[in-house]
Amino acid sequence: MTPAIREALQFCPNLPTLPGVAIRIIEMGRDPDVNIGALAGVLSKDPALASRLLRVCNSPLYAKRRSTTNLHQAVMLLGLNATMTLALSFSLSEVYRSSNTNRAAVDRVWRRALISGLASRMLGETLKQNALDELYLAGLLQDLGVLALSAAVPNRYLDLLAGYQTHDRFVEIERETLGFDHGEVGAWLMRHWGLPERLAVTAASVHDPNQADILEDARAFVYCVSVAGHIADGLLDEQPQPALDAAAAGAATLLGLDEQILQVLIEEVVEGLPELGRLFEIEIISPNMAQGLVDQARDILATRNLRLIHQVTDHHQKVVEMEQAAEILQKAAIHDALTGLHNRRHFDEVLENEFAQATDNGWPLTLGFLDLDRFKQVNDTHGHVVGDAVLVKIAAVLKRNLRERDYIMRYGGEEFVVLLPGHSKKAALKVFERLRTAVEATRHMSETGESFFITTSIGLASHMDGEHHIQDPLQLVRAADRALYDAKRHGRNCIESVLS
Ligand SMILES: Nc1nc2c(ncn2[C@@H]2O[C@H](COP(=O)(O)OP(=O)(O)OP(=O)(O)O)[C@@H](O)[C@H]2O)c(=O)[nH]1
Repeated sequence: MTPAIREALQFCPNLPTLPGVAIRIIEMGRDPDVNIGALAGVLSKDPALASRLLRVCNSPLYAKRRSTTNLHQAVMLLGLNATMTLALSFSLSEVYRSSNTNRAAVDRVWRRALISGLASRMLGETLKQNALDELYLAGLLQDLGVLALSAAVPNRYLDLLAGYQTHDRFVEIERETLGFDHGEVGAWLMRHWGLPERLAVTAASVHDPNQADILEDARAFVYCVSVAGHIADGLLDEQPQPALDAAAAGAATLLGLDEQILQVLIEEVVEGLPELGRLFEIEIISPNMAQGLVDQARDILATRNLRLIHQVTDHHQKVVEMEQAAEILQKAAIHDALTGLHNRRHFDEVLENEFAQATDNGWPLTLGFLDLDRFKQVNDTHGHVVGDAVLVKIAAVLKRNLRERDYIMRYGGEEFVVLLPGHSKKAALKVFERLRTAVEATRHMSETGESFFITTSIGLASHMDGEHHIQDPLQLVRAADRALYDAKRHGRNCIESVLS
């Protein structure tokens, strides 16, 4: 919260206030020795509140065989906690009622609060939590900050409130515009009123229950209220799907409850709303719409799994496509597009690896460069397209004349490189001679149908050549390159080798 807003809250003359009797009740709540008689005494000071409490006791929620006619009996029947919670919630309804800001929006927030309170309590019951009355109150209070902000900064806040469509979007807008949301302000007001700290912490963290720094034992409490808020939105929003999705996701990840349990719970919440509405004298949801909302929620939750499966399948499909694209790119990165042979980049890696193995194991290794002779003439005479076709054909011929574990790569232009692991220079010479004659014997065709031939010069170098040992891959490359130069110098279409 910004200092300016804090100041506006502190000095706001219209800040929502609790009736005196509610303040007394809060004080009594802090007293471990509070007794029924004393509480009944305080409640009797507010006749409207007292009569509402009696109505609760005689409502189907609590009614026993005998009707309850006096406050003492009512407090006995409800228990201390429930009495205090109900008394506070009735006081709170007065706070909402007396708010003289945007009525429609405040009504919406109050209806959300009532549904959240009921749903929080029911979630707590499902999860066998013990502080059910407090959970109900926490649900009811979670949007109290809206009232406080409407009173403290009406000019700025009422414009925001006028645009209220869904709760989650509203929280986002608050954060974008004010830099904080009403949860924080609600927590401030609860502390100001002296309400139990757990209620304030819940309001402050309910919008981001995952990220909030909540003590371990308060987590389930906050999570129930957060999921309850989404349930309330699922029943109030015109487009309920996002809220119900959020409710289902929260129920599953935060509370470990599946869609079926959530659906039953929503039905129970909707069943309990008319009674709750009577107690608070407000129509929370129109009875005509109630069944439709339950059916809608059932459809959304039932198809949620299907939607999730589709999403996962789509996601999986995308991952597969990305992997395929990455594979294609990786292949392209080490292959020559024209001939399909590996390229120089791959050669560098292979040479490094084979050289290390040959050195470590004392194996022979021979490398040869093959450079087509007077290839420029081919291009000049027959054009580039025919030149390309020659390169493709020669690549295939070279490959065909080598073993599976020999390497052949296009080094660049009209130059190929062959690496023969396990071949001494003597053995390699035979292989290169075979390659040379195969190239020489290959017939090529011009675009006009004339056939022509091409030859290759070859320079080779061996890793161990008699007494001479080459120290690193680069030296081997340089030695083969020098040999190739010699072959060109000695008239082409021949093989030369050099000692290192
Ligand atoms: N068609 C085609 N030509 C290429 C390709 N890459 C390189 N060349 C050509 O290959 C020719 C190489 O010419 P030079 O380096 O002068 O060598 P050369 O004509 O083969 O003569 P020597 O090597 O001395 O026998 C150039 O004309 C390049 O344009 C290619 O991918 N396709």
